[in-house]
Amino acid sequence: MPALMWFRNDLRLHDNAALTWAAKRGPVVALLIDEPAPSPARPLGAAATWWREQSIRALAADLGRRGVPLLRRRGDARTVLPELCDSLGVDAVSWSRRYHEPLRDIDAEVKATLRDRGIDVASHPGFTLVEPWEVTTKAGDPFRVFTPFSEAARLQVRDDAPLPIPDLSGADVEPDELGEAPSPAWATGLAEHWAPGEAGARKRLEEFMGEISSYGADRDVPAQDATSHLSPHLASGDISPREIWAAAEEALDTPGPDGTLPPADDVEKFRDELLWRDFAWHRLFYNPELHRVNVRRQFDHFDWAWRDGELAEASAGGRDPRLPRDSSEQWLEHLGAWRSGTTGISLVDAGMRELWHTGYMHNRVRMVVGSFLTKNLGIHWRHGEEWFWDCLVDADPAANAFNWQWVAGCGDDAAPYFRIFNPEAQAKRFDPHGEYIATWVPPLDPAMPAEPIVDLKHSRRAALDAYGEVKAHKNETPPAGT
Ligand SMILES: Cc1cc2nc3c(=O)[nH]c(=O)nc-3n(C[C@H](O)[C@H](O)[C@H](O)COP(=O)(O)OP(=O)(O)OC[C@H]3O[C@@H](n4cnc5c(N)ncnc54)[C@H](O)[C@@H]3O)c2cc1C
Repeated sequence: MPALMWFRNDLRLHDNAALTWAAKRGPVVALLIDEPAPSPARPLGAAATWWREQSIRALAADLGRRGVPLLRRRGDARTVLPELCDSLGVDAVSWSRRYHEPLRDIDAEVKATLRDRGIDVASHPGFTLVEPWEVTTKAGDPFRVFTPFSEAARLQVRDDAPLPIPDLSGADVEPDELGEAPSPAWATGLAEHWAPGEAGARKRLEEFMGEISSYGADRDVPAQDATSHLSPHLASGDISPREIWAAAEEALDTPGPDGTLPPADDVEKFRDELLWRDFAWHRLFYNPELHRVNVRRQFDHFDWAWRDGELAEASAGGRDPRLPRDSSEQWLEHLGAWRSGTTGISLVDAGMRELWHTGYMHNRVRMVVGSFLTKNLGIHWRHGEEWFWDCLVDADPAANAFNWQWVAGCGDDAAPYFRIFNPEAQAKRFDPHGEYIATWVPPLDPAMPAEPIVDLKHSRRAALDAYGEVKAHKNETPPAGT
């Protein structure tokens, strides 16, 4: 009897425990479901959808070469799966676990329904290094601070070798025609910069491991290509984090192009970043509303400029069009200038243009544009989070929300609110020769305003004054599970 492998955020054949399990059960049918997103989960943003569609085609081709048919269905998994299992006569179903609360509930319901019908169902880890509930404080509570989390998590990352591609045989079922991946006009820059899919991820990993020795020194310099650029591959599951972790271990014993071994500190720094991803998922697991609720509730009293549904109004709910807005409300004009990279502050504009063009922004610059939006412009972090959600190829429900709250000062283990990045000082320090800025902002760009839209000094002062009022609410109750 055929076994059904339900692919979700694990669009790969290597190190996929769910697929390996299904392959042992019999001829495999692969399945994708385009599900409605139950709140508080959201539909993927535009750039991440572009990525996913490409990855799906790469997966379909890899499966097709091994004779495994891929089916694609639309609807609620709670109805789609039992019906499909009936019609195909499936007796085993497998998937990799997901950790956002509404999706977990759906998976639990599907599992119960299928088991009631006598079907063997198995779910597997694979999206994080350690599962969110596996790491706890000595008292058995979740962590709220990164360093102790990472120390505990490191000890729990499994060190057995990542799984190879299993021996696959396909069930005798006609695959669905997927057609060309939709590629909207704005995706040209994305296509120039990225190779979504498992093969692209593995190539990127190999290249990066050859250069890992410059990670520690150069990872904060946006003009250097010193970071892995693996984030969008991780978000769609083109590669498993454990595979990356294991490759880093191997790199410790592999001489680089100059014949020397990479310094252990660089490798461990890189692994720390992978653990930040796990930490964000740990926090989202216990706080499913992370993208809309301030973790530190005292910030509910902060007078950030905010309008519910603004992105939907401004851009028909999606990435197009990204235009500055004429508005009677100044903050909306500022928000438009921020999105379109026309604030007159070079590093901010360069970052926002990199994002628009490539679907990616260097981490250092993400922090700078986030601080500028939430502090200098006084605009709610949720407007920034929404824009990133739509524009980033690596948009991730945990990492995006977690980091926006971190930048805004209201999150777990966050940068203190009063740490306001000065974009000019940051540019001097991390882009001293202006190479990054010059890549994205031409010197006499007619789109640039004659003057920056805000004065950095005055807006900083105003932000600090506003914060003074929030401090009075320090002892408010945090949300459940935190
Ligand atoms: C405001 C803001 C929003 C962000 N939104 C996202 C997002 O939606 N998706 C996303 O993957 N990352 C997000 N990040 C984190 C970080 O910027 C990216 O993970 C990183 O830039 C990806 O580039 P890289 O793969 O070359 O990273 P590397 O430096 O090579 O790091 C390796 C991996 O570690 C993980 N990682 C690194 N930094 C972080 C971090 N701060 N938090 C969580 N994981 C991290 C990523 O998976 C990354 O691929 C955000 C950061 C900020 C400040």
